[in-house]
Amino acid sequence: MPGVLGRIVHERAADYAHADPDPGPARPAARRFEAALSGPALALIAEVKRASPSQGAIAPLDPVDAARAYEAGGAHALSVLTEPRHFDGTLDFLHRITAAQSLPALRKDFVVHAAMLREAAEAGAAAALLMVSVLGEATGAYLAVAEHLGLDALVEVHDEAELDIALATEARIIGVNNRDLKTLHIDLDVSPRLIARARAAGFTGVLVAESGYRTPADLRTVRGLADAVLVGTSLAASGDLAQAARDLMRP
Ligand SMILES: O=P(O)(O)OC[C@@H](O)[C@@H](O)c1c[nH]c2ccccc12
Repeated sequence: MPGVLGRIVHERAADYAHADPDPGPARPAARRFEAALSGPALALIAEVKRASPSQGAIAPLDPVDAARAYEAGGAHALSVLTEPRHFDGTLDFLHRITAAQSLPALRKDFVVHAAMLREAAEAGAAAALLMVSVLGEATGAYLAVAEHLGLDALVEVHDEAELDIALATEARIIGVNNRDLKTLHIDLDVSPRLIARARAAGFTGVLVAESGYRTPADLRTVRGLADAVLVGTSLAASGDLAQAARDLMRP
């Protein structure tokens, strides 16, 4: 696997190489993350993101303060980066955020091991990210583990081939990443194109447009098409997270 993505996946696989693959006890599906995105309006998933491979340091956010600010700004759900080397995240942020406020939270990481899903459930997450670019045909098996743990899964794709893999699984929430994680290049035309393709293929679940959104004008191409947008950098770097969330989502 080439580029930045390949490197991170390699590191995460090494981190969890000796972890216990037992997912632990079954939990009932609460579907809180899915429900939060299923309203009539375009929903906001606001991301607690302190750094990234493309930006370097973004802002030294206190995770709980950031989560509360996003909630005050009208976010419907949270995404919490837990990858330590490139995104300055930690699983502890997820624990602290879910203990401190009530929005459903997604574990945003490069899931390569069932233990990462068990950890997400134990940290109070409502959902976890599953990337088809990382898991390929194993995506369905990871979805089954998430389902066992009562977690919603955001199944992420970036091109037609990945979308077709996602559509062949039991995925109920599909996210389209505008960012190519191999090159870090952003193209805001990717989400409308693949979301339209998913709908044309008969997908009736939740569709999320991800990455690169900075202004209300940027959202025009996905309004009326996507159920939700996932936004990190532009909010996290704004200095006033609540106001930035309100300003971005103003119709
Ligand atoms: O910061 P942005 O451009 O608003 O993007 C947020 C989110 O979509 C991005 O962080 C992301 C999408 N998919 C990922 C997979 C792994 C790490 C990060 C991501």
